Amino acid sequence: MRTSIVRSVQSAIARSSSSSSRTYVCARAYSSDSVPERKVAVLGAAGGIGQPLALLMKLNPLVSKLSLYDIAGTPGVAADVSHINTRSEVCGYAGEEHLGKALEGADVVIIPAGVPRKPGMTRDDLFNINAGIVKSLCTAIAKYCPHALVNMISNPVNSTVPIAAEVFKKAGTYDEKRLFGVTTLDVVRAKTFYAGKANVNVAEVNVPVIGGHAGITILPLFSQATPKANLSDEVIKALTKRTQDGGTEVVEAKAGKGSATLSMAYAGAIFADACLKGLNGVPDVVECSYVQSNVTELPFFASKVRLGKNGVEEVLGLGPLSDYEKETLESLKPELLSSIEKGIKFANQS
Ligand SMILES: NC(=O)c1ccc[n+]([C@@H]2O[C@H](COP(=O)([O-])OP(=O)(O)OC[C@H]3O[C@@H](n4cnc5c(N)ncnc54)[C@H](O)[C@@H]3O)[C@@H](O)[C@H]2O)c1
Ligand SMILES: O=C(O)C[C@H](O)C(=O)O
Repeated sequence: MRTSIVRSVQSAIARSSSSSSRTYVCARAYSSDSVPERKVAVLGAAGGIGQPLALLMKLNPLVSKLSLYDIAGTPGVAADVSHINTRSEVCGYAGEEHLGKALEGADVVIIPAGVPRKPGMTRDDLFNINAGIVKSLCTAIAKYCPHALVNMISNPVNSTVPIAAEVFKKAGTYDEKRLFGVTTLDVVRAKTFYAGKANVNVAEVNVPVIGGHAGITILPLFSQATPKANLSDEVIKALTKRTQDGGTEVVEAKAGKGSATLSMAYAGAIFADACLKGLNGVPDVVECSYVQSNVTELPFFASKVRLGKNGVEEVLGLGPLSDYEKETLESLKPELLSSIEKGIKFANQS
């Protein structure tokens, strides 16, 4: 992903002298026969995450059609990114009446639609607004692109993924292999924080993050981190806490102006790229994601997942855990279960 973005930017700069201005909502750049056609839709594309995510997906050579949907503001975002001379055709759709067109034929749908936290709030405090948004967007997905891979970013992810599953079940379109809670930002953070303490090259670091995506439900497995480093128990605990509180760190620093957007767009682009690679048959594509799972007794759980032509090819096990990780895993289960149940209840009562 990183290499392909750099290549896209380099080739875009090399070709920049021939750009022309366009004012229409859909703009075609150029086609490529070497990789399959793939449509990616971003719902909430005019928002803090949506805009940089639109940029990063426009730089992805695996995307042939980029569909940007929001309740308002998307024609401008679409016109803007459409001038970037990369492969994809870009279309901007504003307003619910255009949602069907935005979704039709999508292979991957990324959902960063919904309100972000302010200081003092938990992700669960977003439930009342975002649950309804996710429910209506998933109802449309079931109708217009029931086979798409859905990348859920909207919080609280621990509940919005079960909501999406229930909506798809009711519509008769649920396929557990195609629904993903995006927890990549937790992995991105764990890698960055670990590299800083272990004094290793961050580009080489791998750290699985399991559980869910809120506070104590986020469990980075530093005992499995590579390259190996001899970190003390205190340092591991501090790294775990910082990863769990990474979102809050950004919310507080932004002081009322929202939550992580740029790092989330990066993480979302990494995960969508992995989904596209899996769909295209690239072997051994593995990312952590919050999916339907039987790795623990909880019905949804984040762990390493192998991606393939149908979405989830295999939910991988947790591997050996340290005593600290075993204890932390047990203590996160009640909160995660209650968030899952809250989502399921919401989807079935309203
Ligand atoms: N999974 C993660 O790791 C992670 C990380 C960061 C943020 N988030 C979550 O992502 C969500 C979006 O964050 P943001 O900073 O981009 O917020 P934002 O307010 O900047 O943008 C949200 C966008 O969603 C749009 N929207 C609202 N209702 C919609 C609907 N029904 N259909 C389509 N679009 C709609 C808004 O118009 C807005 O443009 C929040 O819930 C936030 O908590 C998740
Ligand atoms: O913390 C938040 O509210 C946003 C997001 O879930 C994050 O982890 O940054």
